Amino acid sequence: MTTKELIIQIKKKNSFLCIGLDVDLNKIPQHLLKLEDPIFEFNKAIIDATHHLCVAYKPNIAFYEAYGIKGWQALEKTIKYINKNHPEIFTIADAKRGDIGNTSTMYAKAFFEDLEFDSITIAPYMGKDSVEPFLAFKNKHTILLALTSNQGAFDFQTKQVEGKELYKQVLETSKTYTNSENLMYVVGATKAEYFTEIRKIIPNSFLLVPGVGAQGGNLQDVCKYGMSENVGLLINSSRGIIYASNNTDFAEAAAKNAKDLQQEMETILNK
Ligand SMILES: O=C(O)c1cc(=O)[nH]c(=O)n1[C@@H]1O[C@H](COP(=O)(O)O)[C@@H](O)[C@H]1O
Repeated sequence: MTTKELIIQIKKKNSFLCIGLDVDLNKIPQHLLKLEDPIFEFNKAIIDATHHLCVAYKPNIAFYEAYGIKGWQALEKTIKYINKNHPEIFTIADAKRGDIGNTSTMYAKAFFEDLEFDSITIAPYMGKDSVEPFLAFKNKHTILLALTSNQGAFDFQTKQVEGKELYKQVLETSKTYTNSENLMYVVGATKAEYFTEIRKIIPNSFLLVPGVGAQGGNLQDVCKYGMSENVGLLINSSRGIIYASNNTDFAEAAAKNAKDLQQEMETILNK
């Protein structure tokens, strides 16, 4: 999917919501555990109930890898289900990969070609030759970790390197990479006060913003400081939406929480 197509969807749906499909078998409704593929059935119900309210889905790969081959099969079924039934939805493989060049190429093939995700999250720590193999794929997006939502972000990301915080070095250096137009960045919703500075370096790039809901980030603050001319934000909520209820009404409850966020977004967009 192109960035232009993503922007069209945001305007059409009045939403820049990304729903995180972080499926934990200990948290999903117990009646699903009797089914052959509880992870996929849970995702399918959530997708059926929420696809009109969001523009992106983000399965975090750890939640699938944790269940071995069955988890990977559920991931494959989930992405195929989205691509077949809702091809207008932007998909993010939250895999946080990145390695020496030839290994990165294989990661890129796994997520862009085999699974057909639109994008993948990547750690920038190994630098240019670990990121560029992902950028080489046309109409696919590489979402680089810039300033993450967790407390550990302060261990390295905000430390000064040659007179500048490391996350700013990541933003600036990555702009020089070949095919850098395929870059997006992760900035945590819990770091709203940093968005003004970030927008000075990357005024138009899309930002994936996790951390609203369960981690306490504030949607209004993120939008106030982080929104660009073309919106430029994908706000993710995982647990705050998909675990709204662990009863038989779980999909409706998820849709209600997704709608609350979507309506807040609609108000902001129409201001
Ligand atoms: O790359 C991410 O999506 C990510 C980056 C970050 O800085 N913080 C962060 O929470 N995430 C992911 O975003 C999701 C947040 O989930 P909730 O806190 O349940 O909404 C999880 O899948 C995290 O792994």
